[in-house]
Amino acid sequence: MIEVRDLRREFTVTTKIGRFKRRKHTVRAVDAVSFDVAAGEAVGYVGPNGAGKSTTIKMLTGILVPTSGHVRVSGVDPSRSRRDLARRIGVVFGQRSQLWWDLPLRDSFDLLRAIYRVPRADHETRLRECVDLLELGPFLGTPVRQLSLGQRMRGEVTAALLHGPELLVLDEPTIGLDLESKERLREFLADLNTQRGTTLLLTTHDLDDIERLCPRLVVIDRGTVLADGPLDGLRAEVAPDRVLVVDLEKPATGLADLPGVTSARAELNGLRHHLAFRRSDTTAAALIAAVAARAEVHDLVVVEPEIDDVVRRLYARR
Ligand SMILES: Nc1ncnc2c1ncn2[C@@H]1O[C@H](COP(=O)(O)OP(=O)(O)OP(=O)(O)O)[C@@H](O)[C@H]1O
Repeated sequence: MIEVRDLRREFTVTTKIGRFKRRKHTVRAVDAVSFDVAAGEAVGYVGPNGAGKSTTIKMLTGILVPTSGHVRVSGVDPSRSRRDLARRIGVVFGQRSQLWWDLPLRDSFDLLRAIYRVPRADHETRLRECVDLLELGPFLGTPVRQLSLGQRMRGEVTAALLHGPELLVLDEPTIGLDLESKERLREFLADLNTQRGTTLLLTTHDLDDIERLCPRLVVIDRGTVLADGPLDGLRAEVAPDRVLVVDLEKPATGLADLPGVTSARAELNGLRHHLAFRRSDTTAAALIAAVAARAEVHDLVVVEPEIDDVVRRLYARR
């Protein structure tokens, strides 16, 4: 669905030096990036500020022409076949709107139907579905400028899907949304991917979006790909420690010596123990059994490394 090989994009920027002098230099925003996205995948494209995410997305959607390299999206070269591409993919930019600001939401959808020449019956079916699932009914008659951010984002996603794209590219789709709106949108996008098979590529700084939506992560920093793989694989690679948190009936000591424990911390006067262990050294079951042989266990939970921690460690690898 997406094929990116050795993709580069440079910008020439002018900086002021002294009162009158200016110097030109080249910023390499995207530098030899390669990755593929297969049909039906949901991939998170993440990186710190200025990493090159938006520049990549702009090249994938035909807004920017690459300096060099190869890009094919949905079978076409984006910058050469922008119109053709627009019929095949949907794009949502969290910070920009594709809706008509002064028109009621419904009129924007009608205009998009005309622009993409979508058969009326298909349009009606898709619109009805989005309106139901995203609960847009009460706002269809409201001018876009009067919608809340959450309502507008649901409108943006609907607008991007009305022509039935096989790929949806989202740049920061949940930015600025409250928790409930984020969750509603994530649920909708997850169903779109798993039930309908729509391919998703999304950039986000909210790693809960990734946790919820994207089994695979491409991590970029300073224009180059730092890591690409399943979230679970990256977690095991860079943050291999899991933590068993046990609450005991009576205080105990010495649990740090149990086989497989890499570090330990006790609190509540020895009633609660945090025991870090490595998947490759022991299993949660074996460690729990070892704890239970030493003390009476009241409650327990196994904590996986947070996705934020995984990504922070990936950035730190540089
Ligand atoms: N039009 C432009 N002219 C000059 N430099 C640019 C331009 N667009 C992007 N850049 C530079 O390219 C680099 C990558 O920017 P980009 O917007 O792709 O990053 P990003 O990963 O999307 O960041 P953020 O998370 O902050 O949105 C940055 O150093 C940025 O300043």
